[in-house]
Amino acid sequence: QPRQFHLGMFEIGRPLGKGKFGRVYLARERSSGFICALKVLYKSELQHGSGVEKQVRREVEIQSNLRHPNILKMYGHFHDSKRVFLILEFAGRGELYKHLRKESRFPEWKAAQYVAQMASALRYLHRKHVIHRDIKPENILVGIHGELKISDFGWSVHAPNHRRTTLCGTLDYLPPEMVRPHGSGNDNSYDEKVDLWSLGVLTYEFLVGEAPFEDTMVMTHRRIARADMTIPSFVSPEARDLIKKLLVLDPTKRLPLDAVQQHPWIIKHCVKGERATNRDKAKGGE
Ligand SMILES: CC[C@@H](NC(=O)c1cc2[nH]nc(NC(=O)c3ccc(N4CCN(C)CC4)cc3)c2s1)c1ccccc1
Repeated sequence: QPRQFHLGMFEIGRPLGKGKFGRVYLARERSSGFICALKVLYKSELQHGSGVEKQVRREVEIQSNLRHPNILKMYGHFHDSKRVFLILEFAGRGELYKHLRKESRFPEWKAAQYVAQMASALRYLHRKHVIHRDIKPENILVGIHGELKISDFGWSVHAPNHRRTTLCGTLDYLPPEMVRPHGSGNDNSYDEKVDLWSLGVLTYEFLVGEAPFEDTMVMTHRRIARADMTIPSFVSPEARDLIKKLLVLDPTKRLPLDAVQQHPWIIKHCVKGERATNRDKAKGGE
C-alpha cells in the first residue's frame, strides 16, 4: 500500500534544521496539501559500506513501522541519483534542546510530564524489541501541542545487540555497559536497559540543565563507569529518587518502565488525581 513518492510531489519550504548528515525542510505534498518534514541525505556523505548507510536503512526500516504519539512518524522515503529523502512528520515546536537551553532547566511538573511521555514511547519501542540507544534532548522534537516526539532512529537497533559501529559524538548519554572497552569482563552486548539509563540522564538534564556526567572526555568515561554524579539540592526528593533508580550500573537493577510510570514523582505531576478532577468539575471543568 505504500505509494511511490518522488520529489516533484512536494513544494519545499524553509530549512527546519540540520543533522550530522543532511538537512530537513518544511514541505507540502502538492495534491493533498499535507504538511510534512522532508529530510534530505546526500548519498556522497553516506560513504558506501560504512556504518552510516546501514544506519539510514535501519532508520527507515524501524521508524516506518512505528505508530505512537511520542514517536516522530515516517510516512515514506524515496531517492534520486544523489540524495535519499525521508518523509517525516512535522513537529511544530521544533527541537527540545533549544527549549531546554532557553529555559535553562524545566520546572518539575513539566519535566515529569516529559519523562512520562518518554517512558510511554520507550515502553512501546521495547515491546517491539527496538532499542533507541541515542535518547538525548538533541533527538527529541516538540509537537504543536507541546508533546514530545522521539526522532532520529539512526542509532536504533533490534535488541539484544552487539555494537559494531564506533560511537562518536557526546558520551554523556551512554550507559556504563556501552562505554566500557571491549572484552573488559563483558562481551559489550546489551539490551533495552540502555534506554533506561539514558532516561535517567534525560531526567537529570531536564531538572538540572546539564548532563550528570558532563566533563572532559576521559573524566566523563570514568564518571559514567562509576555512576559518579551529584544531584543538586534544589531537586525534589521524589525526583532524586527516580534519577537514582535509573542511573544504576547494573542494567538488571534499573527501574523498569512500568515502574517509572507509577513512580510517585510521575503520579504527583501527571495523573489528574481525584482532587484535580473534582477541582475541574467545581470550576465547571472543560
Ligand atoms: C534531530 C535532528 C534531525 N531532525 C529531524 O529529523 C527533524 C524532523 C522534523 N520534523 N519536524 C521538525 N521540525 C523542526 O525542525 C522545527 C524547527 C523549528 C520550529 N520553529 C517553531 C516556531 N518557533 C518560534 C521557532 C522554531 C518548528 C519546527 C523536524 S527536525 C535531523 C537529522 C539529520 C539530518 C537533518 C535533521
